Amino acid sequence: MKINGTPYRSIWRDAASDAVQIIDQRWLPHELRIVPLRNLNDFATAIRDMWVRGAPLIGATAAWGMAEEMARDPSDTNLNATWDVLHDTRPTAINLRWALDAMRATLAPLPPAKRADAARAKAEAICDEDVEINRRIGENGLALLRDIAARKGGGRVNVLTHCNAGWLATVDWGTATSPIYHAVEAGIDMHVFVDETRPRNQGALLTAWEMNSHRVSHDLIVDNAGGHLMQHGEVDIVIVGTDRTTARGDVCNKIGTYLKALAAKANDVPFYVALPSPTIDWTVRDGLREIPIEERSGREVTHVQGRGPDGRVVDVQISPDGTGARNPAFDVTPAELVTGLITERGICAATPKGMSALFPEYATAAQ
Ligand SMILES: CSC[C@@H](O)[C@@H](O)C(=O)COP(=O)(O)O
Repeated sequence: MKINGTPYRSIWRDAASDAVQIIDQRWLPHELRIVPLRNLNDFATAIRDMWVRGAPLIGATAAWGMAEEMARDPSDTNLNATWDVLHDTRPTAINLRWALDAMRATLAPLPPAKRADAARAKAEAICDEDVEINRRIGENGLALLRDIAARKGGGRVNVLTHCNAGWLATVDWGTATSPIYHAVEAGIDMHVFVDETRPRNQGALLTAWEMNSHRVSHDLIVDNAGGHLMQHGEVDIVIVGTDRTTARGDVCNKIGTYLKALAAKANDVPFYVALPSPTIDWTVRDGLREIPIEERSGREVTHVQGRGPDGRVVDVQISPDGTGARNPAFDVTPAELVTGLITERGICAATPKGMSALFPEYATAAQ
C-alpha cells in the first residue's frame, strides 16, 4: 500500500543496502522509521519485541531471517539452530512455524552450497504469495460488503475491526482490511470503527494510521464501545484477523476479540474472520485447550505509549506503583460465534464441513 503516494511493502530485501528492510512499527503513527535487519539476533529481536507483528508478517520475517542466515552459514546445524531461535520468538501465530517449515523443506534437501540463493528465492516467494493471497481475500470479502451496501440501498457500510489485521500485519493488503480497501476502490461508501486494542493499542496506532493514509472514513473507539454500537445498529459487520485458526474453526486472535464476537452474536451482527490459509493449524481442533496463548509483560498494561508535548514518543505510567498486571495477548473465539471465514479460496462456514469443502486436501484433518 502507499505511504505519501509511494508504494511500500512491510518487509523487503534492498539490493542497495544488501539487507532486509522493515518498517519498525514501534514508532508508528508518530514516526516512520525504516530499519535494516542484518543478523539472526536482529530478526529474532524484531519479532519478539514487535518491531514487526501480525501473523503473516511474523512468518515472512522469519523466512527472511532464515534466508540471511543461510548466506552466512548454510550448514545443516545452522539450518536447524536458526529454525529453533526464530521459532522461539512468539508462540501463538502459526504462520511462524508454517514459514520456517516451508523454508526448511526447501533447503534441507539441497547441498549447503546451493542454500543461500534458494533461501532468498523462497523467502521472496513466501512474501509474494502472501500479497496475492491477501489480494484474493479482499476480492472475496468485497462480495460481502457489496451485499450489505445493496441491502442498505447504497448506504454507508459500517465495519468494526479489532487490533491491526491491516497491510502492516502482512506483507501487503492486510487480511481484515483487504476487503475494506477493495470496497473503497469499488466506490462503496465505507466506514470503519477501529478498536483501540489495549494494551498495545495496535488499532489506535496502526489501523488508524492505515485508514488515515488511505483516506478511509473511520472512528477510533475504546475497546468497550463496540457492544454499545452494535446494540444501536451502528455496526453492519465485524471483520477481524487471526493468529491461528483450528481445523474445526476456532479462532485465536488479539485479546478482546472474543468479547466482540459475543456482542456480535447477541446483536445479530455478522462476525467474519479474514485469514490466509497458512494461518490454519490443521493439527489442532480445540482452540481453547490446544493453542498456546502468549503472556506478555505486565508493563504493557501499566504503561501506555504516546507522543508527548515535545513531539517525542514516550511511555506513561497509568497505574499506581506496586500494582501488578496480567497480560494475556490473545484469546480464542469458539467456532460457534464465527459467521464465516474469508479465505483466498472463498468464504466458508467455520465448521469442519465448510473448511474441508474449501480445502479438500485437509478434509481428513478437518473431520
Ligand atoms: C493479519 S494479522 C492477524 C493477527 O495477527 C492480528 O489480528 C493480531 O492479533 C496481531 O497481534 P500482534 O500481537 O500485534 O502480533
